Amino acid sequence: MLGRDIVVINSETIAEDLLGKRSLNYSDRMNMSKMLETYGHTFDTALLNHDDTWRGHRRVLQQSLRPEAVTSYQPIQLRCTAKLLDSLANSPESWWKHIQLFSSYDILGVIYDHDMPPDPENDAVQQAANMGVEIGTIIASPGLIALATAFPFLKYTPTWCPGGRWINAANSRKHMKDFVDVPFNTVMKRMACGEAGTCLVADALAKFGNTGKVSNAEQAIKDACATAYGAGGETTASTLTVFTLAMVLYPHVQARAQEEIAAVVGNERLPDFSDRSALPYIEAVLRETLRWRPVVPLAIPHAATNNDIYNGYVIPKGAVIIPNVWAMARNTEKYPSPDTFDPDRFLDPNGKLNEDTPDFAFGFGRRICPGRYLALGSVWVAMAQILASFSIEKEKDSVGSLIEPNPGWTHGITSFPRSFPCNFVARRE
Ligand code: HEM
Repeated sequence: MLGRDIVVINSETIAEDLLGKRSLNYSDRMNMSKMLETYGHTFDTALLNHDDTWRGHRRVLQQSLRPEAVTSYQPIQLRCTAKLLDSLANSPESWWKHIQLFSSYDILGVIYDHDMPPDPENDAVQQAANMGVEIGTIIASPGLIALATAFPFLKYTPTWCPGGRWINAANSRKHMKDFVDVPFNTVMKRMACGEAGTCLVADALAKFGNTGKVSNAEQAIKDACATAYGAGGETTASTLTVFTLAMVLYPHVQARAQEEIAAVVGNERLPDFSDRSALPYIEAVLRETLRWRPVVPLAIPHAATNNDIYNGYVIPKGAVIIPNVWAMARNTEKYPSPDTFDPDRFLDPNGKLNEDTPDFAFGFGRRICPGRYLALGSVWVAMAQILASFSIEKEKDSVGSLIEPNPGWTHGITSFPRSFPCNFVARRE
C-alpha cells in the first residue's frame, strides 16, 4: 500500500523464523501516525510503532492477561455465560445478538468490572465502547487510509454526508476520546467509592500506577484497556459464531462433544473450568474452530525496522509483512481436506490431545495477541455450556424443509459469518 514493499508469508515456519526468531526486526507497524493523530486514534496498542509507548502497553496487558492472572476473571466469564444461556433459552431466534452481547460484556466485565444492565441498549459505557470500535475499525481500514491520504480535505466532510460520520475527523476524535475515557472514568469513580471488583484496570493500577515501571502509567493503562476492548469483543464473538456454524453443519461432531460432556460431567450440572482438562474433545473442537475459519485471516501487518536477508530474499527496511493466517490454516500437508471441520486433527489415536495448537490464529512474535488466554477461556466455557444446554440445529422453512446455512461473511480485519437461520433447542429443563 502507498508504494511500500509488501511481503506475504503463507508458511507458519517462515512466519516463526521472521516474526518470532527475528522479532527485534519485525515487530513494527506501518507508520500511520499522521492519519491516526488526525482521527484521534493514537491510543491503539495494535497500531503503535515498536517503541517505548507500545512496550508500556504490552507490559500492562501481558501482566494482567497472563495464564495465571486470567483465572481471576473466571467468575465474570461464568456470570456472562449464564446470561448467554438464559437469553438463548428465552429468544433463540436472536442468538447472533446474544453472542455479541455476551462477548461485549465479558470483556467489559474483565477490563472495567462493568456488568450488563437490564437494558443494555441504553448503557452509556457499552455505547461509547461500541461506537469507538465501529469508527476505529473504519479509520484503520486500508480503504479509508488511502482515501484520506490522497484527499486530506475529506476530513472536513460534514457528518450528514454519506460516509461523513466516519471520515469527518472532528467527529472521529470525539468518539475516540469517549471510547477511551467513558468506561475508564466510570470504573475509576466506582473504585474511589470502593465499589469496583476484580478487573484489569484495578489490577494494572495496583501493579503499575505509581511505580515508575511504566512511564505515564495511567494513560498507558487507559489506552491499552480501550484497545483490549476493541480487539477482544469482536474476535471472541466472531469465534463463537464460527463455532455455531460448525455445529449446525457437522451434527456428528456436536453429538460427540455432547456425549463427552455427559460422560465426564453428567447431566446434573454444567461443565466449568475445573472440567476443562478432562474434556479433550471439546478442546479439540475449540482448536478446530480457530483453524477452520480464522477470524483474523491476515493477522495485523507487521513492518521491518531494518533491511534483512532471508533465504536469499532481500526484505527492505519499512516493508510491510502480512502473515497469511488463512493460508497457514489451509496447509494441506498439516491439515488434509482443510475445509472440513474435523476436531480429530488435534487428537492422537488414543483420543488425547496432540501437540498441535493453532497458535497462528493469534499472530506472531512480540506482537502476538496478549488476550489469547482470556479469549480461549471465554470461548471454551461458552462453547461447553452451550453444548450441554442446547442442540444447535438447522432451521426449517414454512414447509418443514431444512434450511442449509449459507451465511455472508464480513470482510475487514476480522472475518466471520453474519447471522444465519439456526435453532437452539433446549436439552435440559
Ligand atoms: C479468539 C479471539 C482472538 C483472536 C483470534 C485474536 C487474534 C489477534 C491477532 C491475529 C492479533 C495480531 C497479532 C500480530 O500482529 O501478530 C491480535 C492482536 C491483539 N489482540 Fe487479539 N485476538 C483475540 C482476542 C483478544 C482479546 C480477548 C484481547 C484483549 C482482552 C485481545 C487483545 C489484542 C491486542 C491488544 C492486540 C495488539 C497487540 C500488539 O500489537 O502488540 N485479543 N489478536
